[in-house]
Amino acid sequence: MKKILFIGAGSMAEALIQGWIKQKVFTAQEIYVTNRSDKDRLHFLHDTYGVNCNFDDAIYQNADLIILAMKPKDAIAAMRELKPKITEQSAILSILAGIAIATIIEHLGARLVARVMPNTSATIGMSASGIAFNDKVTAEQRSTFLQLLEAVGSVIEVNEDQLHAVTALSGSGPAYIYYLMEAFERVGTKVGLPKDTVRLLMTQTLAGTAEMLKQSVDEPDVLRRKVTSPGGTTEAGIKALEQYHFNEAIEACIKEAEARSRLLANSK
Ligand SMILES: NC(=O)C1=CN([C@@H]2O[C@H](COP(=O)(O)OP(=O)(O)OC[C@H]3O[C@@H](n4cnc5c(N)ncnc54)[C@H](O)[C@@H]3O)[C@@H](O)[C@H]2O)C=CC1
Ligand SMILES: O=C(O)[C@@H]1CCC=N1
Repeated sequence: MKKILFIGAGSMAEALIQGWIKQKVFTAQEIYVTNRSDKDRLHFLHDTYGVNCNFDDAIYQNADLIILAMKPKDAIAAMRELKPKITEQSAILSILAGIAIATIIEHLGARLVARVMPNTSATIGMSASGIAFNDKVTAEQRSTFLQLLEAVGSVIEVNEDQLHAVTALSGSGPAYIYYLMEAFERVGTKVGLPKDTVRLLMTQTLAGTAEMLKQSVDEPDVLRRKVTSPGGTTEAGIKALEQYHFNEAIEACIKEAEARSRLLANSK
């Protein structure tokens, strides 16, 4: 029987809880969840998934894994509260954007820390996660952490500094794609299709395009040219994207997000 303790009960905690239960990595009885004060949220998680939200402090010492899942701005206060309850041997998995392993060790005294940047698609086993470890994590522990993340999608090991870029790309990435879908649906209805038809067409287009990129040996620009007939519709569409500075917008988006991750790291 394992004990997995979440500190923080928000969207990302819920995504991992759902993913791990669905993939049978942990049973609901093995998962313990706490947050700062929102008891309704804990009741919801208990009622929906069956996880433990009412437990005594012994769990903090006995937990096999403690997951830091609060907002970065709340991390220092949360770690101060947590420190007296855990041991130096506690294994910590942090999903916090921009909070360095060194900061976690400084405030928690824990030695064994993995930092992961998952995304909300962990809910359906489709997260794209980046992970970094501190040097106290053994090869065996690394492979356990990697298996946990592989159970809810794909995971790639990076050095800690690269986690800022991972956060800006795949951590925030689902939001960019949802934003894009909002725009497709808004405009799709303006050009004459019902919203649910646009949703069907464009979710399949996104899925098909992602699968083509995975399976094809061609680079994206080669695949793009295969869609773009001279004088055709795609060419007209891409020209409009260029006129509206699509590349600059994407560059600003990723750079701003990456810079924010660094800012969060430096403000601690
Ligand atoms: N939402 C996302 O797509 C992703 C979020 N993350 C990271 O996951 C973390 C959580 O994000 P969300 O789930 O979106 O946030 P959220 O705002 O939905 O949830 C945060 C939770 O932390 C709890 N909390 C705050 N202070 C606390 C304290 N002192 N002790 C215990 N619990 C405390 C809150 O009560 C709440 O349950 C953030 O650090 C974020 O950077 C990482 C990858 C993706
Ligand atoms: O917006 C955020 O700060 C978090 C990190 C990646 C996704 N959500």
